[in-house]
Amino acid sequence: MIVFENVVKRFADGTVGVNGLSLTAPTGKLTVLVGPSGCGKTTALRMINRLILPSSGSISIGGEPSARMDVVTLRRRIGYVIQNAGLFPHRTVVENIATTARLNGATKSKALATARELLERVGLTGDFADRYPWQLSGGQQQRVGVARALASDPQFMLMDEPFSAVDPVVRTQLQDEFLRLQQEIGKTIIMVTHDIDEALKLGDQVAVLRNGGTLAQVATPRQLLAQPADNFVADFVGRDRGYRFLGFAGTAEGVRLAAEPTVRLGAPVEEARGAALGRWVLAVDDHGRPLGWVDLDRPFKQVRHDQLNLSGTVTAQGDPLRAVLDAVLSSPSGRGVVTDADGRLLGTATLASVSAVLEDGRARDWAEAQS
Ligand SMILES: Nc1ncnc2c1ncn2[C@@H]1O[C@H](COP(=O)(O)OP(=O)(O)OP(=O)(O)O)[C@@H](O)[C@H]1O
Repeated sequence: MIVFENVVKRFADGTVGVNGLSLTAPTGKLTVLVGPSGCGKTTALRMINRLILPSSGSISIGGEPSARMDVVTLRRRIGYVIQNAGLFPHRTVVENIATTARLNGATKSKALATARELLERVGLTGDFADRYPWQLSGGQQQRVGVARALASDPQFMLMDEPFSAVDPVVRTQLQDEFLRLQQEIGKTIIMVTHDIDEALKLGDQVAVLRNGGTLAQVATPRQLLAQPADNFVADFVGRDRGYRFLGFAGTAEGVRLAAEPTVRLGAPVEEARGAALGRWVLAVDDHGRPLGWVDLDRPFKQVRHDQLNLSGTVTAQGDPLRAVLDAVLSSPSGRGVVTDADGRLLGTATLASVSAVLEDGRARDWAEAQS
């Protein structure tokens, strides 16, 4: 657990970076600090490992006041990941990762073995081990940065905009991989981001800071979307918070699916027409995995790959309702394709079936609020 109690940071020039921050980051959970530029997120984070000293108030780590801890010991207990990874340019990938394990007393061979293992865990193959940071893409460097922070097996991790220096596709990939990793390792993490979507996706709890370095609200992502504390939080969470809420309102599993007729590639037009419910029929491969929609209004003799409409997104059973709705909205037939974990068709969802889940949820929330 990391606890801030009434922490203030006033810089030498009088600027107040953080003002009266009280916050608890629970053990094994990921707490995200989010807020507009200059609201004090980085200052708050850097006070934890004493790169910045608080002007007043206290911070405790695992029950111990950090002010009383030896600063070297303190920093060794805390993994630190920063934007652009901050790798040592003259050390190879594996040497970079091994550094933190070495600092914590591991022998050279043990540290290198740990480093190689971590490299795999963050999704990089052994081929990368002997490269230098400049020979890696931004996303790969970020992965190495995460592996390096994990190499000393710290109880706590501080992450400052760890995924912001990469393009949106790589960023999503890194976030997904990191979420999976955190499920396994369960570290106590505080992460800083200015991106509300990232905060809502990764955080077990999200602390929203406002300019002047005060805490506006701390809540779970779901609570933040459903009950923003004030107009500042509501604005910061965004205009499309209703849509974002679908990320937390249930999964595809709760949606009633209809059986969807299918055709295989190579099927003659008569068969496709016979199977179809209307203008569109879904083509699947030999394993029952959806390939795309066939438009019966266009002339053809046999179902071919190059005539399929690929606009519909496909969602898997465990995906959030937001993904199901996207599958419905993007499908030319208006029926969203839902598969099992192996990608085989289970059935299709409609706007009505998604809406029914939301209505049920609303009724439940209302009943809970009354009781
Ligand atoms: N050394 C310093 N001296 C004076 N003011 C500082 C110093 N470091 C930061 N500040 C100010 O403190 C406030 C908080 O800065 P901080 O870097 O913590 O914000 P942030 O929320 O992390 O911003 P960003 O999202 O832009 O990185 C800002 O107004 C900043 O200008």
